[in-house]
This record gives sequence, C-alpha cells and structure tokens, in this order.
Amino acid sequence: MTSAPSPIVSAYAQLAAAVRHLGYDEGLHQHLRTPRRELHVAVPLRTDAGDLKLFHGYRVQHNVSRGPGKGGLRFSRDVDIDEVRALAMWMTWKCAVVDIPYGGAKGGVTIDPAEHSAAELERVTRRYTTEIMPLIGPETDIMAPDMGTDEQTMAWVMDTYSTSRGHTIPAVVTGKPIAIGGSLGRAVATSAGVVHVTQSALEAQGEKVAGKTVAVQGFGKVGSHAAAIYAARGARVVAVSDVHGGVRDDAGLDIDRLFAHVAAAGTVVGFADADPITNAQMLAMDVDVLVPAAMENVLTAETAPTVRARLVVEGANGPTTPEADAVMEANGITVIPDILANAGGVVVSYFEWVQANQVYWWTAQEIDERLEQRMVMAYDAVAELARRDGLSLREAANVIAVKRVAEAHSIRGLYP
Ligand SMILES: NC(=O)C1=CN([C@@H]2O[C@H](COP(=O)(O)OP(=O)(O)OC[C@H]3O[C@@H](n4cnc5c(N)ncnc54)[C@H](OP(=O)(O)O)[C@@H]3O)[C@@H](O)[C@H]2O)C=CC1
Ligand SMILES: O=C(O)CCC(=O)C(=O)O
Repeated sequence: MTSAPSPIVSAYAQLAAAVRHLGYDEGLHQHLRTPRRELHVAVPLRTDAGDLKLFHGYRVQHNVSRGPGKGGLRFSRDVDIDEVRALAMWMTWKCAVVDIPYGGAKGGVTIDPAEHSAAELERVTRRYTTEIMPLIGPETDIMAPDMGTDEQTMAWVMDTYSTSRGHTIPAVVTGKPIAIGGSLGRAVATSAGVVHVTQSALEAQGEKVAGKTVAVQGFGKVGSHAAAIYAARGARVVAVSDVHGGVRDDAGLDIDRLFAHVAAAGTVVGFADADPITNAQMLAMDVDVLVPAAMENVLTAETAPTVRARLVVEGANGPTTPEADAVMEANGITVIPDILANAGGVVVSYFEWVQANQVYWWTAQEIDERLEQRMVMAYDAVAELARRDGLSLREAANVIAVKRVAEAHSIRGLYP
C-alpha cells in the first residue's frame, strides 16, 4: 500500500490529461499546476514528560482564483510537502467541480496523533496555527478537519486565531463544534455526499442503494458515517476496516453495535459475530460498491486487478493511482472520483462559512436538501460530459473543474 509513488505524481498526471483534453498551452498548464503559496513551518512541542520535540508543518494554497483557499488540516506520520501539494491541488478541483467560490488549500503536520495526549495535540495545533497565521483568515484561507484531526482541533485553531485578533472569528475554520458556530450536518456531510453520488450512479442504471452490498475501507470520520448511511438506506454493509485490519459479515454488519465496539476497543478488529479480514482481502471482495475512505494509493497496479466491485466510490482523497484507473476501466469498473465523491464535506463547510458570515443558522433539513441538490447537480454534469466526450468520470470531473479555474484566471486577467 505504501510502495506507490507520491500522490503528487497522480495529481500531476490527472491535471495533464485534463489540460490535453482542453487544448491548453504549456504556460497555462504550468500556471494551473504550480501552488500559489507554500509555507513550511517548524512546530516545537514540549511533551507532557518535559522533552522537546520538533515537528514539520505545511500549508499550501494551490489556487485562489475563484475565492479563498479552502481545505483540511491533516495530522499523520506520512505528511510531507508533496502530499500536501497534491491534496491542495485536489481541493482546487473539488471546489470547482461542485461550483463553490473557493480555491484549494491544504495543511499538514508530520505527526502521528495516536502517539500524543490531547494536551500535546492542543499545543501542537496552537503553535502550528500561530506559525501559519500570515496565510489563514476567513477571507484568505479557511481550514477544516482531515485525517487525524477533528472538530476539537478546529476549535483550537479558531481560538488561537481569534485570540490573536482580539475578537471571535468563527469563519476562519469550518468543521468546528456546533457550540461555537459549527454547522448542523457537517460531521456527516462527506459521507452523505458519498452516498448521494452512489445513488446517482446506480439510478443511471435503473438501480438504487437499497439491497446493494458495500465494503468500506477506513472507519474514521468519513468511513464510519458512510457505513451508517448506506445501512440506513437499506444497503448491506458486509465489511469495514481500519489501520489494524477489518471485519466481515456477509449477512450485513450491525453498524450501531460496531460503533459501540469501536468506542470501547478503538478499532473495528475484534467485533463479535464477524469474521476477521485483512485490508487486502477487503479490497478484493465481491461487492456491488467498494468505498476506499482511508488514505491515498490504496488501489494501485498491484491491487486494482483484484477488485471485483462494480462501483468504486472514493471517500478518501487520491486512493487510486492512474495505473489502477486504467486497470479498473479495462475491467468495466466505474470509479466515482474523489473530487466529486467526497465533496460533500467541503460543500457543507461552505454552508458553515456562509452561516458564520451571516450569523444566521440554517436547519438540518435545509442543509441536507441543499447538499443533496449540489451533489446530484455536480454528478449529473460530470456524467453528461463523460458520456458526450467518451471520458471516465474522473477525466470528466477534472475537465469541468480545470476549465472553471482556467476561466477564472482568464476573466480576471491573470492569464490572458
Ligand atoms: N473528513 C472529511 O471531511 C474529509 C476527508 N476526506 C478524506 O477521507 C479520508 C479519510 O479521512 P477521515 O475519515 O477524515 O480521517 P480519519 O482520521 O477520521 O479516519 C481515517 C480512517 O482510516 C483508517 N486508516 C488509516 N490508515 C489506514 C490504512 N493504512 N489502512 C486501512 N485503514 C487506514 C484509520 O484507522 P485508525 O483509526 O485505526 O487509525 C481511520 O479508520 C482521507 O483521505 C481524507 O483526506 C475527504 C473529504 C473530506
Ligand atoms: O471541509 C473542507 O473545507 C475540506 C475538507 C477536506 O479537506 C477535503 O475535502 O479533502
């Protein structure tokens, strides 16, 4: 899983394909490929035991032509500058494909959150925020949770930023707790969006989510709620996994009981009434829908030939390499690409930012309806272009997104 090249290689290849399709010249290609700004910061930590440790942090604004930078903050031992660059670029295309007024950005700290206490993570978050202060702000670059961070992390970022400005500024982050201006629905929005696009793809074949078998890799913020929503919509979730391994029950896992098990055990492994399964075995299961919702480079030239699902819905960012895309296309497997499939999170982040700026809060129903409408609209546009031009859904999504960003450059006069 980790032998694949950096995600930036996939991101560059996907952009190059879209640029070729659109017939843009090399100058515009380079303009679209190159991050607008990058900040590398040192993040010192005094541990609970009194030692001094140093971590490396990054914030990359890939593109800000359509609006402020927008994108999550990742805490993981695998974070490096190229990963953050790739994730920031994907945020640019993601915001463009669902047509929300943002550019793309991403941040990361090379730290394994599982190895640190809450107090240490708070100090790391506050120091990181202070160091990247020149870039962030409600009108310049707005953070949200990603892998290894959560709503508590966003509360610390918001508090650190607000303290430095002397007043409370909720719109500097999204995905924060409801008590300090978070939005209803944000915690499950990425997962809800994953299910909406699954439904759209199945409807195109006269089918629906109910009755389908689903396997979900990753039981974190995205994967766990996706499993719950698929089950609530009548699908049979037959396998889930996390970094420690997975569990399988062909009759369908009881997701409520699984949540209770994970709350107690910290992993899906060991869940009673289910068989153990490895992540590799799960990717190869004979299911209708496979949802990689953990990390990058999971579906590679090595693993893609084993995939037997009809539909792969990318909850994670960058789970599929270009080589794996080719293999799955040849095998008749439809892939709903990350920038479309997992865009529900940033869509509701946008709703949260709008609500914070207006200081006026929407109902859960308003948020759910507006999210579904936007996801379905984006899916339909991508599917229509794919049909028209004989493209994969990933190619079509990238073409739509890259064109919108290039148009913004052109209209603003940054690139004639
Ligand atoms: N949160 C959001 O709103 C959005 C997230 N995403 C993307 O979705 C993906 C997951 O993010 P999120 O759910 O927030 O992250 P979390 O940190 O909440 O969860 C990550 C999950 O993946 C598991 N995992 C980590 N490494 C592996 C591995 N090698 N094999 C199998 N499972 C693994 C973790 O297991 P364990 O807990 O045991 O470590 C955990 O269950 C990322 O790619 C992220 O960028 C995309 C759009 C929005
Ligand atoms: O909600 C957001 O702003 C972005 C979430 C994110 O990091 C992502 O979509 O990859």
